[in-house]
Amino acid sequence: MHPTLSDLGWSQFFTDQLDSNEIDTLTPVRLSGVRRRSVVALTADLDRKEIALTGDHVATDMAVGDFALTDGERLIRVLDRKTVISRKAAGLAAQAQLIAANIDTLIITTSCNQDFNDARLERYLAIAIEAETTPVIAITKADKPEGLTAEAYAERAKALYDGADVLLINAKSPDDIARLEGYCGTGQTIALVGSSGVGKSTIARGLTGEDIAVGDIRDDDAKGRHTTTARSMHRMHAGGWLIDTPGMRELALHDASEGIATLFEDITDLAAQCKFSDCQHRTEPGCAVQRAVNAGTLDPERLERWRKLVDEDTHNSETIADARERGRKFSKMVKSTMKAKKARRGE
Ligand SMILES: Nc1nc2c(ncn2[C@@H]2O[C@H](COP(=O)(O)OP(=O)(O)OP(=O)(O)O)[C@@H](O)[C@H]2O)c(=O)[nH]1
Ligand SMILES: [Zn+2]
Repeated sequence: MHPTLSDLGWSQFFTDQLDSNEIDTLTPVRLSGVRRRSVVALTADLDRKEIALTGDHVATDMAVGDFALTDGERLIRVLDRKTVISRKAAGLAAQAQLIAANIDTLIITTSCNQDFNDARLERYLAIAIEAETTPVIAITKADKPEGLTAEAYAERAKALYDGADVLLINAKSPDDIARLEGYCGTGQTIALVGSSGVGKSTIARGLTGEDIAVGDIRDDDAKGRHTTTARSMHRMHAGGWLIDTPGMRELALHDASEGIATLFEDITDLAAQCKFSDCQHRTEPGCAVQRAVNAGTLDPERLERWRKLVDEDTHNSETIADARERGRKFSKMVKSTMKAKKARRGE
């Protein structure tokens, strides 16, 4: 069958953004790589084509997975995203860095061993919810659980968030990989996150038939930002796409306050009932959160994990806001210095 746009993950959501002129004259593509001055675009024929960035287009505004329109030579515009995952960029000029766009399902991967960690899973869940992707928790090494039974790990994962499917798998078993394929069909885009060694590459190999070695595609530019080369989108046997970029593996939490509020809806609701609106939920009178802890209906460890996540998010988000403010002040200072110079020269 001849490939069509839906093979790329295109849907009505994107068609709705085009006017009739654009439909007649431009071609939709999907970005499979973002370099400093060009992008690699996947066409509906599943060819990869490099397109130079011109005019106002800058690589930092684009992400792997984006849909864009081209006139064959140039990139005309990037379409609105269904979902986007971003992170705080490394370095002094903290800015949100786009990691990947239009991911439908984020497969949060952990194992039936000491890698399993409630706080880490909650961090990824908050990121997924914030990005508006659907989280799925895949717990690998179900064939050789350590410490607890595989089912006990699954129960712990289910208790974290009822909006996430939980799957126990042996990543090396084709039958178990097949159970993930429901998320991987034509029109679907997924990504895998999780610590080193949990089986992401093994799952990716099972879903695509390819060996995906992210280490090889790292391509840092002089400022320490990474750009990704062409091969960041991989076609899966089931028809969908797997996005894998270096940034995906180093996700940090930022600006995920809504994701955190949704994930910890019980605490968010309780906090709204506290006597003081700025209640820190420690020793204040009339604290509904502490009341729930004392009544045994809120796990104090869960409350502690929530605090840490909120702190991490606040810290990272502030760093970005501070950097923006510094940038603004600096350009204001430059402008007023220039003005003063001109005035002195009598211009
Ligand atoms: N028995 C068993 N072994 C597994 C399973 N999943 C992964 N492994 C093994 O665990 C090791 C690490 O798996 P990888 O797929 O390389 O892990 P990764 O998450 O890609 O690790 P990084 O590339 O470091 O991010 C490999 O030897 C796999 O064969 C599983 O479900 N069962
Ligand atoms: Zn309180």
